[in-house]
Amino acid sequence: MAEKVAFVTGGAQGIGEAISKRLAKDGFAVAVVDLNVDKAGEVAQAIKDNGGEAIAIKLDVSDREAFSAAVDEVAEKLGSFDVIVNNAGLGPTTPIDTITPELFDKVMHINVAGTMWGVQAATRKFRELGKKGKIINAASQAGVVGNPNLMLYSSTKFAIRGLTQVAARDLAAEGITANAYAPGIVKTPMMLDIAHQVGKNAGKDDEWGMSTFSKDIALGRLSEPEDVAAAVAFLAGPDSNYITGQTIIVDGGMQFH
Ligand SMILES: NC(=O)C1=CN([C@@H]2O[C@H](COP(=O)(O)OP(=O)(O)OC[C@H]3O[C@@H](n4cnc5c(N)ncnc54)[C@H](O)[C@@H]3O)[C@@H](O)[C@H]2O)C=CC1
Ligand SMILES: CC(=O)C(C)=O
Repeated sequence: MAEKVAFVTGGAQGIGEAISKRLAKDGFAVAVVDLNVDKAGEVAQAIKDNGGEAIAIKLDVSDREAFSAAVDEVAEKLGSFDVIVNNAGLGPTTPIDTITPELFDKVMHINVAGTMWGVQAATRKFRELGKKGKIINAASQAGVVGNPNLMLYSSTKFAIRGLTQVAARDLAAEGITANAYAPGIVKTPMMLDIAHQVGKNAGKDDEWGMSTFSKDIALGRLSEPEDVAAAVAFLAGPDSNYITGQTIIVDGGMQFH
């Protein structure tokens, strides 16, 4: 059995898939956790085919009780619990007048509550096992600077940076760290959908929609999911032991702080 276990939500595709595969390569046994358990199973199988250890778990991160049970199941099946990556999220395109109470509740529940339940469940498990665990949450460049057309999404990502800072303060005395990663514009199904919606709303095509986000990337290219996974691997590993409460921006130089 691998010595360390990582629990990655939204692990079935996009950034979460790249994180799952990277952490497995770095020696973690990985729980690939997603609503879409079939796709999560394919990612887990690909990890195993490469000599790694992985299981797939079905979870809706907005369900607090189910989240807690999933953490117990993973610790039981993989024999430890060391790192949680709260990566799952929704990214709806929402010009101001399109936000309804129902959409607000849905996105807040998945992005913000789904991250908070992950922090709670992981903290409980770290305490039970006496672990100096690592909590790693998905923010976004859109959670550092408000992005046009993304009022609801940006709000959830600002909230995630805030709750990460509080977790870092609350858990530091126990040696548990909490950090966030803020990807820029990453080639995943979420970002392709946002580019499509923004283009469509402006009467333009997907490429135009993407260009509204990508024009300020200093490094001159969109991000691959693996660029983000590399930063998460650093946060999951021992080289980041003295870092807590931070948001690491992985955006190819869209913003400078
Ligand atoms: N793609 C991008 O450019 C950026 C993405 N991010 C963030 O990175 C994270 C991953 O994004 P992508 O890979 O692009 O997204 P994606 O939409 O391609 O994949 C998200 C995954 O999360 C799963 N998921 C959605 N709701 C869930 C729920 N309630 N419970 C469990 N799993 C659920 C989906 O099934 C899917 O497998 C998200 O938090 C996103 O907000 C942040 C900045 C930029
Ligand atoms: C989807 C996202 O997080 C963006 C555009 O930053």
